[in-house]
Amino acid sequence: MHIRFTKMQGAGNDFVVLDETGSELGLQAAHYRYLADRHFGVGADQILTVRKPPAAHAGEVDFEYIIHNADGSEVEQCGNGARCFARYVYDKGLTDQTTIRVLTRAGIITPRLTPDGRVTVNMGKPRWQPADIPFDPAGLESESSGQTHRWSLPLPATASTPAHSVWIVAVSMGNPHAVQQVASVEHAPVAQTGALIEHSPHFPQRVNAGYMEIVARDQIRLRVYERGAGETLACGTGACAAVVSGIAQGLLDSRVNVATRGGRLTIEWAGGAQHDVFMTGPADTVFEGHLELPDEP
Ligand SMILES: N[C@H](CCC[C@H](N)C(=O)O)C(=O)O
Repeated sequence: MHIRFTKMQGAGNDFVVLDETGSELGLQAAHYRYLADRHFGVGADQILTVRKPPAAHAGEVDFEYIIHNADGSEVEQCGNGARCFARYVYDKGLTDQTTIRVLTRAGIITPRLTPDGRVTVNMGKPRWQPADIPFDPAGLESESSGQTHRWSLPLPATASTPAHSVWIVAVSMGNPHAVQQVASVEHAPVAQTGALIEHSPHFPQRVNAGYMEIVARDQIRLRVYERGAGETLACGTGACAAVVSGIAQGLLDSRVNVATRGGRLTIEWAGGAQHDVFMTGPADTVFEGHLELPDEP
């Protein structure tokens, strides 16, 4: 099958964007893995698919936004991808609006192209209830921390690390996140523990593992080992999850600059159950391409 695609990146988190507003390609997980493969395919952390709204949401939203990780798994939300999605539909003339309503598996988000060339996205509200994450805290030691809890998450022994526990905050931005505070992101054991956290049995749908260094009340450094993709240069929902967990613990102010390995994001949240989280950052097109997609990759 011959397909066209657009390669994009937001703070170094990179994407293959597919336009299915005309007709659906009918791709399977193996096709998404092929497209994401950095040796045999195009290479990306996630594959983003643009669709017209389903009939049930006609008039309510402008587009539907489907997200697949590099491992082929479909997921609920992708923040950096949401900025690139908004950039894509505007630049391709699929809309003349600079603020759009986008349906995702996690609900409706609202990206807005800003005059400085960045994109601000209303990412909705954080979800803290374990069932909404989903997270199973059964048997875990916990301690209250400000307005939230930290949980002592056990990690198994590996060849390079003994069995130990890490204190995490569990929160959903539509997708699940386990955020821990570290003294230094540069020296954080992302390679050693990221996959152990991702596959913890306490997260039945796996989880994104965030490592947050608090520099000041309005500044953090962040690394994320992403579910289904491994460590990425930036994670938009991970930045939201880290900042709201810091705010809920009383450690951060309501507007935080997040330094990731791939670029800078700004996250704003006024706190409490009634306020949405806003993420601002870059969204850039790298190249356009086309390829013959194997039927059985
Ligand atoms: N790996 C994530 C999806 C992509 C999130 C990330 N790229 C972002 O910018 O939010 C998950 O499985 O929940």
